[in-house]
Amino acid sequence: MEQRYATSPEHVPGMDTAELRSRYLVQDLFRDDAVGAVYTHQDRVVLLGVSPTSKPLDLPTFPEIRSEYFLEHREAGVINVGGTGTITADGTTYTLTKGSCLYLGRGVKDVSFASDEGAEAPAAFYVMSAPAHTAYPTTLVEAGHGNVRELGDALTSNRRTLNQYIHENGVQSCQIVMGVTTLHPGSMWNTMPAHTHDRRMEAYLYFDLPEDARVIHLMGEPTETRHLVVGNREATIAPSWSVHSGVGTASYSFVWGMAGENQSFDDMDGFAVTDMR
Ligand SMILES: O=C[C@H](O)[C@@H](O)CC(=O)C(=O)O
Ligand SMILES: [Zn+2]
Repeated sequence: MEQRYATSPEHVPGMDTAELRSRYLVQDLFRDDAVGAVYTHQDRVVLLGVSPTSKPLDLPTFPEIRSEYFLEHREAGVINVGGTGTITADGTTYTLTKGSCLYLGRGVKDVSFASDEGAEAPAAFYVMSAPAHTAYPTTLVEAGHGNVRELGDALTSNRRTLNQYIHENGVQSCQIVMGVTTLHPGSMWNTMPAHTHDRRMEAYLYFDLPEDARVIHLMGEPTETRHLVVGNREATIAPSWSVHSGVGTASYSFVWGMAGENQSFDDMDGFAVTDMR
């Protein structure tokens, strides 16, 4: 599993494009018939991409987490960003259409992932995992359910629908707060005005972005921003001190996921666009 150690905001001004990308952009999570894995030491979150095409794939454990099985000391939120697929967790099978979410509680031993239609329409399971102190029930949320918030305005190109799946008033977890945001056609901006939350890190996985389109994702302290040029099914890692906001050259969706000190979605420190640099 790739290891990425935590960084401090004062490192950012000295980084060139390649270093920014190697630390904060995750490009190769999804490869056919493989499990891609990155251990970010930002709040000890592990990001996985599981792409079963010709055969089911088991959730492996990794030497870096010194656990008999992956969820021995962890929990995970999973969102399918591909064709319909199934997850079997200790004998129970859950069907995930595109955009659906499965919470896997601490202590679930055997997890396997499969695509309903194989290589024709492969599923692509994005997994965000964090350390967990207790076991909450494994729970499925169908795409479009959970708590739905309508945000932004077509006039400011940021009209979007936000679905909260794992959160304070929804599916319970130890740390993870997770959901999906979808831009309406013609709207391109997410999370503008931008914010930080020093209590939690946040990762975005962009999906349903056309192959020849890109998202210009802003990161860094609000008064010292940098950008990452992000393609389809690539993830960005925002440490607690970093803004995380993007504009696409086409409409897109993204999975957002957080872990850290609290689970309070609205505990954000907002910044006026005019104060950003
Ligand atoms: O802390 C919350 C996260 O940044 C996202 O949920 C924001 C988001 O999806 C959006 O504004 O579109
Ligand atoms: Zn945020």
